[in-house]
Amino acid sequence: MIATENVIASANAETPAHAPTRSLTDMSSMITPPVGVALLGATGSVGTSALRVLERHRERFVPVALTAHSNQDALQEQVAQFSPAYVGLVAPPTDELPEDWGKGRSCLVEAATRPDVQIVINAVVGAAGLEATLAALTAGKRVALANKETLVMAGQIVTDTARRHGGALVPVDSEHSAILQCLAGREPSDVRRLIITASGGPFRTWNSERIAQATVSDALRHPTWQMGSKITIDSATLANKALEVIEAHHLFGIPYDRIDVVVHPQSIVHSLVEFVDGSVLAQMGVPSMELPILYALTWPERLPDAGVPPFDLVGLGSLTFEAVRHDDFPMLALGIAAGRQGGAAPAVFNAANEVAVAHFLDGRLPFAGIVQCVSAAVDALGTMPGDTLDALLAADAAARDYVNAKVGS
Ligand SMILES: NC(=O)C1=CN([C@@H]2O[C@H](COP(=O)(O)OP(=O)(O)OC[C@H]3O[C@@H](n4cnc5c(N)ncnc54)[C@H](OP(=O)(O)O)[C@@H]3O)[C@@H](O)[C@H]2O)C=CC1
Ligand SMILES: CC(=O)[C@@H](O)[C@H](O)COP(=O)(O)O
Ligand SMILES: [Mn+2]
Repeated sequence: MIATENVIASANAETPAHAPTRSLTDMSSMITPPVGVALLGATGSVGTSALRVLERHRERFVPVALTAHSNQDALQEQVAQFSPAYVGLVAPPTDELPEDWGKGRSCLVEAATRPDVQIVINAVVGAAGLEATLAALTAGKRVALANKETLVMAGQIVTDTARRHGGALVPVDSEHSAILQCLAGREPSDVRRLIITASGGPFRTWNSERIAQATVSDALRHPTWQMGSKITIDSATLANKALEVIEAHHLFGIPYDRIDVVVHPQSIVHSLVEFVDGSVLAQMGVPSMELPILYALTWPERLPDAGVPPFDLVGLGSLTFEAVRHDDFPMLALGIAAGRQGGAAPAVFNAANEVAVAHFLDGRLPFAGIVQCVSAAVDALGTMPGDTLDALLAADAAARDYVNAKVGS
């Protein structure tokens, strides 16, 4: 089972996983403008990019719900600009919260399941986004998913939920948006493999001794993308690419042995699909998240948009490709192995990585300590049960405790 099947919601609960599912056109035709959008993680990197897209297409999309974690000032500014019907802050920094704002973890689900919301953009970072993804899909919404951790942690449960309840899962992650665009209209039997591109991160040309000494500011210097700190560190370790291979496996139903990663330092080719006849389609564009965000909102249609700089191949000069240096970036193989192992292993990989990255950012762990912690956690806990949501949440919690204990906090 390959291609776009898991991206599309099935029409009813009886539809088997491998059967043709409701078409994208059917899904989009159910969504007539103006479309109510809930934006979870509105104050982050993807969140603010999404608001720029929504602002440019005000006649078509209305941000009816905005949430953030604790950045009350930034959220307040967004509220003043967009006047959403619902505002939620997970962890208010003070008691001086406007009375009508939602607060606590439940505000993500409240925002995502409102009757006036048709599309939920999940731009929360980390496993904290999972509950709202599941709630939105259960309520039959389209989820424009940036929060890849959702699929790494519980990919089978998330895609089953989309299929069972008629919700739709559309990737925002640039590589997966590229694959979706390359696959469009192709039969699953036409596809040989997916090729996911990686920038290589800030340490692409560093040797292993130098990488081991990398500072936080070194690791936050991403060569091509402006992103939140967690994903920027994931790009430096290549954990991000492991998360993306697992994400692609679940979104497109492609076996791991038919998903490859290639380093492409310019981040212009966002990913490729090789077909059975040897022909390869690539999707290209300037490195701006506004492109995949808009596509996830309009899919399978395209809207005219002039929001990003023009694409100038001659100006770009050359596009280059390299093999991954697996010995110097062991996180990629570790994460893919956890994905292949299945069960709780990917959830353990994800949670251990989240906690290890937070310790690195806080100066409590050296850069090389991130992969050491994650590897030890997967060895210790990867065989925990992972067949239910409760089991996966238990594995996630155990991995967090394990890494915290190891780092000594
Ligand atoms: N940035 C990018 O270009 C890309 C990001 N992604 C993925 O998108 C997601 C978001 O990334 P990015 O925008 O960079 O991250 P940021 O750190 O910039 O933003 C995260 C957002 O989520 C909120 N948030 C943080 N923790 C919680 C929590 N526990 N509960 C609820 N909300 C929370 C933050 O609120 P507050 O501001 O109040 O802390 C903020 O609005 C990640 O999964 C990332 O992997 C995927 C592709 C590209
Ligand atoms: C923009 C986006 O989708 C990120 O996931 C990006 O791909 C990160 O860059 P790396 O290729 O360095 O991980
Ligand atoms: Mn990506």
